[in-house]
Amino acid sequence: MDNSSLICNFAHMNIKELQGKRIAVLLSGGVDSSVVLHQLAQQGLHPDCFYIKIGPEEEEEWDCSSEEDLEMATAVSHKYGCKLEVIDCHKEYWEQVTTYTMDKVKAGLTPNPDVMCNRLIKFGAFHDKRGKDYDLIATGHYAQTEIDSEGRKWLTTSPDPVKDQTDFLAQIYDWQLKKALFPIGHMMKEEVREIAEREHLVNAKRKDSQGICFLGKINYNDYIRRYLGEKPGEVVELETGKRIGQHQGLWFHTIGQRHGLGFGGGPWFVVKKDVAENILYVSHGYDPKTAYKQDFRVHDFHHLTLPLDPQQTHITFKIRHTPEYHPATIEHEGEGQFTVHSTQPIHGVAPGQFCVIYDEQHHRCLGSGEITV
Ligand SMILES: Nc1ncnc2c1ncn2[C@@H]1O[C@H](COP(=O)(O)OP(=O)(O)OP(=O)(O)O)[C@@H](O)[C@H]1O
Repeated sequence: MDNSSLICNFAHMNIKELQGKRIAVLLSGGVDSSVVLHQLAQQGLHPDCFYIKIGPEEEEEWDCSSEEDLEMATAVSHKYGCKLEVIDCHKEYWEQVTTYTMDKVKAGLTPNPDVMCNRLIKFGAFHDKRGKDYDLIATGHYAQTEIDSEGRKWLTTSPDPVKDQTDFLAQIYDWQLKKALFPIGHMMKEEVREIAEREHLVNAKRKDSQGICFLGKINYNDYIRRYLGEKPGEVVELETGKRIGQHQGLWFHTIGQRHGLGFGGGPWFVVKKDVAENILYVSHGYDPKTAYKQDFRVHDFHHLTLPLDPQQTHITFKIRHTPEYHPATIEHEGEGQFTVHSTQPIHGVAPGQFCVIYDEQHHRCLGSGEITV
């Protein structure tokens, strides 16, 4: 493949069009965004790079993993002769992403901070501070875009089902999608690593980041405990009403959870939360029926490019960051509301989770809405 077809692949623009654009690269210090910069530099482009800084806590020192990330990002930007600027989005993160997370958790729902981080921080707060001065914002997300015959831009899935991140991008606004560029979105993770090794990028062998976006090292339960503390209540077996133990707060448990319940006579699955009574309902057995759902409701649907077509009843969907796209039909119920009828029973459907909707071939990502059950 020659270089110009490569660029067409990821940008749906020819190289000349891309050269005329002001491009900002979000450089995290990880291997994916470093290869993004390499890909652009290969085309003779010199984009400006930005490292987004978010500390773990309001008053604490910045942690050393972030320092290492910044060192890596600095080294990679120097290698390609590009400027790197550090953008502080600390306040916006804690005010917006944390507020969203804690509000949902308090209401007994299952939030997804990684999803909101793309809308509110990477394509949000960063955009307000610096991104607005650029035509395109390039990231190392495993996702692609395509332009239809009417000139509309769609978010499309990565060929790497394990790495696909369209689910994390399914709450971004249309104007954010228009500015997004995913230069490695057409690649498999192995190809990205091979390029990093071949080019001797300093982070070629670094492990992938894990955990909550930007707060990878912070334990999710500690994060919640810090804001909401503990609120002990009873754990009850759903089928029998028998009390089997105590929980320290409904917010430490997610529907579908099997591990870490710590009660004897297991396995136990979390199947329901009663927020008003502060009761955690569990079911007993290796794979209880109560841990599965086939029909559930979604509201507040956020579309990416066009509103859902009421004629479109056959779709595929994801409710968590896994490689499977589940086939289903949807029953439209009004503005942004519908019921999903999954072909197969789905484990751990929880209110508050995003249900990400794709076309039948799981090629285009159509948007996402919140599960209400
Ligand atoms: N601290 C940061 N500063 C700037 N951009 C970031 C930062 N963290 C993430 N990004 C951007 O968001 C993209 C997706 O981030 P995420 O953490 O989900 O992915 P990743 O696959 O681990 O990426 P990478 O290998 O580039 O760290 C990154 O590739 C990068 O473009």
